Formats: sequence, structure tokens, C-alpha cells
Amino acid sequence: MPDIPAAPVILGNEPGSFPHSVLAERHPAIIRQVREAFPYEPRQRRALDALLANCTEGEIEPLPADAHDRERWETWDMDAHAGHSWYDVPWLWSESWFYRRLLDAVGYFGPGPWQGIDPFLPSKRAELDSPATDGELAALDDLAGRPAEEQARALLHGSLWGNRADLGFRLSAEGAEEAAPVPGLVADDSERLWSLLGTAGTGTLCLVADNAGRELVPDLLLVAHLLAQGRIGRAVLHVKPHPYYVSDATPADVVDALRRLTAAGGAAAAYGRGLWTALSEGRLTLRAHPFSCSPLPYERMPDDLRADFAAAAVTLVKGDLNYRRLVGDRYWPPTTPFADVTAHFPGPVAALRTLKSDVITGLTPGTEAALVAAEGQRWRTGGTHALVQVRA
Ligand SMILES: O=P(O)(O)OC[C@@]1(O)O[C@H](CO)[C@@H](O)[C@@H]1O
Repeated sequence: MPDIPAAPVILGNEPGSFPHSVLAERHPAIIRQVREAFPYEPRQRRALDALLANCTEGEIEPLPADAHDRERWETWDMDAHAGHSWYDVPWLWSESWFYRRLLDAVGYFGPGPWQGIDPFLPSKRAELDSPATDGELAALDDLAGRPAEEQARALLHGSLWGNRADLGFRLSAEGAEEAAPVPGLVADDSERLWSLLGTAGTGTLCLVADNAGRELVPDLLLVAHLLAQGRIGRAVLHVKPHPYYVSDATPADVVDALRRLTAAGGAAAAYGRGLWTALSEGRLTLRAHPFSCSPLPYERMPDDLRADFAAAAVTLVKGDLNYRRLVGDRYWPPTTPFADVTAHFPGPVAALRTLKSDVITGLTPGTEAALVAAEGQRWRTGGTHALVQVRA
């Protein structure tokens, strides 16, 4: 690891800051949304009310002794943070804790009849079934006639900007898409990414997915294209083991997306069938590692996950949250080299992300200055800029 001075870890305790607004406003809005989405029973409603009070005014309370994942959370710093306000521990930690406690409140971990029912399913399904998704899938018919190179670039672009389709983000950023119709890339290492993916590859691509629906669909299309073109021999798709950050993709969401593709007809269905076959033949593998929902940076990933990434020709890390976990959720000076903050990662890594939180690295001084001159600090969180950053 290069000797880079540590930057301050982001906490949520500064009123007026973006992290504070997530804890004080976004989380209560998510609780309201979940309450309305299902006919939850009185016990669950009481638990959601208790969570609302606890997450906004209370202290972190350790998981009960019989919780199925208590030991795991102990290794994930639970005891160190217990007794503190949600605002005073690392923001990354508080956010993960929120989703863990929300799933408890609705009975997701069971036992009981609500076990395994995804509280975010209605909003995920609505997005997957939307006319916007129809339009995106229909556009694949035109793309199918273009040269493979052009298809690959279009699909990479789709996967990158698909990251704007994040349902939690939309709760507090309505209108962001309209605000910047031609948003810019603040860093673009895509040529380096293509050189890692070669033209005749037998290697493995790991794709660490982010959101379901309109982000996961283009991610899957990209994987299907790379497999079909022989640029990779195998792909491993890392998704979340349980619902998380509202719209994050789980194995069930992958199945929904594949059904959506195969039912769409045309080129979309051909992609869908290709992926279906790849899964059944073991050329595409799903992984739902517990660490994917951990409140910690990837620097602390366990050995089995490290081995997965080490074996990949390249790991594509999608989205804002995964970026925060990849580089460390810290107030880095924006010109801190991306290669330095990702030196811990066990293989070539590429980040594809729209900017939705304060963390940023790898900018040139000129780019940072131009962004600040045009927008103050709004470019960091507005979701209107994106990046492709690669450490080979
Ligand atoms: O990871 P994603 O889906 O791109 O974004 C997740 C996100 O909406 O949630 C966090 C705040 O809760 C921010 O990091 C980011 O804005």
C-alpha cells in the first residue's frame, strides 16, 4: 500500500452535509415508503416506528444474542459502535446498520410468514416493468446490426449511466436526470479497461453489481456481449445476499431481470437466452457473499472474496456505494491517485460510477477546478457526472 496520508472518515454528524441528510431525512423517508408498500401487521408497524425513533434520536443497540448474524456483526465493529449515536459512527457503517435493522423490523429474517419478503420489491418491479425499460430494450434491436466494437462501447456506456437508476437516490434527488441532459465524465479510463478485456480472452470478469432493474439490465447485457464475443471466458456476478440500499440487486432480482429480457422479444430476448444458457453451463456464476452487505471498506474483505477477485482478469465495481467501499469512505483530496487508494485490491479493478456522494479520487487538478468553478460542490452528489477509473 503506498504511503498516502489518511483522510478523515466520513461521519453523518455535520448538519447541512449530505451524509447528515441521508440519516436525518432519507432513512425516515425509506421507512415511510416501506410502511406504505405492504400491509404490514401491527407488530411490524410498531417495529418500524421504533426504528424511526432509534435511527434519528437513539443510540446503536447491539443485535440480540440469538440473531443469526450476530457474530458476523461483532467482527464488523458492532461492539465498538454500540451505545453511540447513529450520527457519530462512520456514515458507511450507519447506513448498512439501517438496512440490517429495517429488515429485522419487517420480519425479513424470520421465522414467520414475512420471512424473505423483500420490502423494496414493489419499487424494483415497477421500475423493471416501466415503459422506460421497454424503450431501452427495444433500442437493442438497432444496436444488434452495429459492429461488435461499437456495441461493446454502447453497452459499457449503458452500464455506466444505468447507475443513475438508483431508487434510494431518487427519493432525495428528483429531477437530477432532467437537470443535466448531457452530463460529463470526470475521468475516463475506458481504453485501459478495453485493453484488459482484450479481444480473445479466456479470463474471468468479476462484476460487482449495484442496483437491480435499469442498472442490472445493462450490466447483464454487457456481460452477455463480452461472453458472446469471446472477450472473456467466464463471468462472476456479485450481488447482495439480502435487500439493501433500497434497490441493490439480489439473486431474485437477477432472475427477474433475466425473465424480463427473455420475455421482451427481439435482440433483448436473445441476450436473455444467452445469459440463461451461460448460467446453466457455469460460464456465468452468481455470488451473494455476506461481505457484499458489510459496513466496511473492501480493504477489510475476507480471504475467500479476496481470492475470487485475485483470480479475475478484471473486477468491475459498479456504483457509488461500491466506490465508497473500494477507495475508503473518506474525504480524500480529489486529486489523490485512484491507483494508490485501490492498491489493496487483489487484482485489476475498474470503477464505473455516477457521482452521488462526497467521495472522489483520481481527478486531475484541472478537472476538479472546472467542476468547482461551474457547480461549487454540487457535482459530487447530484448524480449528473460519472467516471470510469481503472487500476491495472
Ligand atoms: O451505490 P449507488 O446505488 O450508486 O448509490 C447509493 C447512494 O444513493 O446511496 C448513498 C447514500 O445513501 C450514496 O452513496 C449514494 O448516493
